[in-house]
Amino acid sequence: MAVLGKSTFRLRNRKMGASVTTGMQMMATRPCIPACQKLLGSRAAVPSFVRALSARTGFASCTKTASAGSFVSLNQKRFSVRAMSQSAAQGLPIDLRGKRAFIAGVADDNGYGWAIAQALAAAGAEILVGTWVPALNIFETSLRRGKFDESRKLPDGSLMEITKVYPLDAVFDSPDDVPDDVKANKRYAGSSNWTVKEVAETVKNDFGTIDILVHSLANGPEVKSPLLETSRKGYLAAVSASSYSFISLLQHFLPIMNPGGSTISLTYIASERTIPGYGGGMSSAKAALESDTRVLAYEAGRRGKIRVNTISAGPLGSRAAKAIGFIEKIIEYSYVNAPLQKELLAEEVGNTAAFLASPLASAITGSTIYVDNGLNTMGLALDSPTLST
Ligand SMILES: NC(=O)c1ccc[n+]([C@@H]2O[C@H](COP(=O)([O-])OP(=O)(O)OC[C@H]3O[C@@H](n4cnc5c(N)ncnc54)[C@H](O)[C@@H]3O)[C@@H](O)[C@H]2O)c1
Repeated sequence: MAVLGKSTFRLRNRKMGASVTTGMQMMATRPCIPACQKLLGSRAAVPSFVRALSARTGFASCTKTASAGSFVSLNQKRFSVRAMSQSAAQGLPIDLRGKRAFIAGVADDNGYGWAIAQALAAAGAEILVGTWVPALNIFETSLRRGKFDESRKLPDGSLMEITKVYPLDAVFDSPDDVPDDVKANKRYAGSSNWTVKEVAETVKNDFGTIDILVHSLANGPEVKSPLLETSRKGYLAAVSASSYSFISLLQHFLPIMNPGGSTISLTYIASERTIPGYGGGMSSAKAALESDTRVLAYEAGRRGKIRVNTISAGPLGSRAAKAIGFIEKIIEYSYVNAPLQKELLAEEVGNTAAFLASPLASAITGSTIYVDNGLNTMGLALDSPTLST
């Protein structure tokens, strides 16, 4: 019997009793076949000791890659892959293997949606994205042509796989809501089934269920207008695209979310502090989103054991943020005035989302989590000229 090292997982087949775990050590009874090592070892998510196990056990073929909770077939025998105790070498892992995420609001590699997709993928989740219909063509073409390959790189060197890209327009709940001018618009004509209801149905038909729902989208056509000069139409459009869209997504995806699932949206401090320039009802939309997070946490928690949280993210020079017009100044302001004087990386928001989606956050719901270098805690702008006089 060979000792394979400290373990967090084990391969187990009761009938054969081919491997056992004792305390923190993995023991195996068979010699090694490299075919298994090659297949299992090629998966980023497969922990190193499973690779070690595959290297040392005597199974001739693998028909499935391994993740916790899944099965592998070795030499035509079926083994479950079990999560065991934490290994000292791995620390406390964010483990999303076997989970499936739908991320609404990814249309390039600059925004928070992409960073969240990457973090979830790095933790082992399967990634589906919903892309705004007018941006779909350019996103899919860029993806296909390898334009995002550099940003697809995961910490282990492999590339993030997006299993499927769904066209989505989150301001329409069902086909009956779509006005004729949108139906006739050539940017929409090439796509189908992109209302929220249809997307949820298509995901159900394709995959059955999901575990993680991310809302990383916003739109306010009058964002550059002060609230006092915002039209009713502009205000309602901001709330429709940026807040109600989350309610609609949760309403339609909840029935296909596995119990214990997690949903995350993105909000901004303008919901609770005045940020002049973040207009058009966008501040109101974010306030609604945060309030809805609490109410939906209760409703979805009771109904489907689903957690609902929102991340209040600091400024990032995404495509949407650039449309506001002064994002570089806001980033600079944050750098100068936040408790942590460092660039805020999209990756830091992605990592928080991965934690919130994981079982490690199993008691966190209804919360607004700040990922902003601490800027929200400040009551004084240190770079104010007033302070230097
Ligand atoms: N960038 C920031 O400084 C910042 C700060 C805090 C919060 N946020 C929030 O983060 C989220 C993601 O924004 P981002 O800044 O990463 O920019 P982004 O441009 O990467 O993401 C916005 C996405 O929304 C999509 N979208 C717009 N209307 C849509 C619709 N009707 N249906 C479906 N998709 C639609 C766009 O195509 C785009 O992909 C937003 O909720 C935003 O308010 C951003």
